[in-house]
Amino acid sequence: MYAVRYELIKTCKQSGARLGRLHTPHGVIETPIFMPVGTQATVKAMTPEELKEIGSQIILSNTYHLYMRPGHDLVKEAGGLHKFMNWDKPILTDSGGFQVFSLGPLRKITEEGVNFRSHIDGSKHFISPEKAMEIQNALGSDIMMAFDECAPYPADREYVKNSLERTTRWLKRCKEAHKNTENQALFGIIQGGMYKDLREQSAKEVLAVDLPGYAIGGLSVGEPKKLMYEVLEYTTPLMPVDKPRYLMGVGSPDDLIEGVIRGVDMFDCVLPTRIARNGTAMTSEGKVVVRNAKYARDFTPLDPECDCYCCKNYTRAYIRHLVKANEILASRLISTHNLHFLLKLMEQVRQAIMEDRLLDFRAEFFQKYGYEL
Ligand SMILES: CCNc1nc2cc3[nH]c(NC)nc3cc2c(=O)[nH]1
Repeated sequence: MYAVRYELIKTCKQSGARLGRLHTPHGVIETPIFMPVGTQATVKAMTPEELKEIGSQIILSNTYHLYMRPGHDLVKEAGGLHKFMNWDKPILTDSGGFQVFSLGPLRKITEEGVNFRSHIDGSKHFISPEKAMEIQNALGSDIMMAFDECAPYPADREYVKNSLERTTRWLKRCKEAHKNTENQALFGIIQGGMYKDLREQSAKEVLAVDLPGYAIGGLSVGEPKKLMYEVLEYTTPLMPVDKPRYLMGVGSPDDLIEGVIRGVDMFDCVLPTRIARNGTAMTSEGKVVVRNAKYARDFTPLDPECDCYCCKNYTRAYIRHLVKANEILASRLISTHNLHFLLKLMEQVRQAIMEDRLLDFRAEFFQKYGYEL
């Protein structure tokens, strides 16, 4: 009945973390999963073949950006986003909500939707729940996100309450406007800021709208990590066990592990590719800022324990040279490594859940990576 169906395989005895499978029109996804972000129909500096090579199962693309350029009608004419970008595995598109809200003073929110000016040429635009559905239906993504408002942090109770109630009204309009329900799954988004009772209210209202999956929004917006973990602690238990839970915008190694322990199944984050473009690598011994002079004559790989294409063939000295010379290959090699690192981490997390030892895995990983528990 839904385009996307979640299968709960196992719950970790140590932590309550879940092992699952997400069946989509473009293939099955093993969860917990990290989704590389391909904002403008490309995961920056990576080809689809390279993404598959490192184990990417699903990627994310941004509705706001593709609506602005090249236009969702052009992508539709190309046969949809999968064809346009030559990616035949699952795609999740966001709804533009978060992007237009981060345009700050350039936007005006009304019950109808959001008026904003283009970040490209300043032209005036308007996105509503209906428009966000039209765009995502044109893109043809397997998973479409509802048009919501991500409340800023900090925000007072009154604002957060009004905002979550509008997000619920917008969700109903999204579901109403959603075409092609047999091939594209709509996920709802729970808001409520950092207020326990408002999270409960938003969860109740959003989960009352029957959908194949749900996201936890309004987090990773500048709040302290501990606060994010606390909100997760009391929000995921409100969510159905037989549907996927997607924590938006989260992706550092510790946040991924802590999120899985608190029952999250899906994550996305620009971090691995963004920090790669400014010369920082995630390695099993913590971050390596390869542009640093101390690596000038370091002829060892970025990460001695990594088996990715970058770590098998290049040294820190060479990659540092590429970064200093502003060579495109620097971004390509470090992005390859960082994405592989996170995808490998999620594979190890899935294995640890299978063996009921995720808390032990967290202790080992944190100790090596240099995190304090
Ligand atoms: C689908 C668009 N809606 C939507 N996207 C989001 C994207 C985020 N990205 C981050 N940190 C990087 N927090 C987020 C929250 C939301 C959120 O509450 N809503």
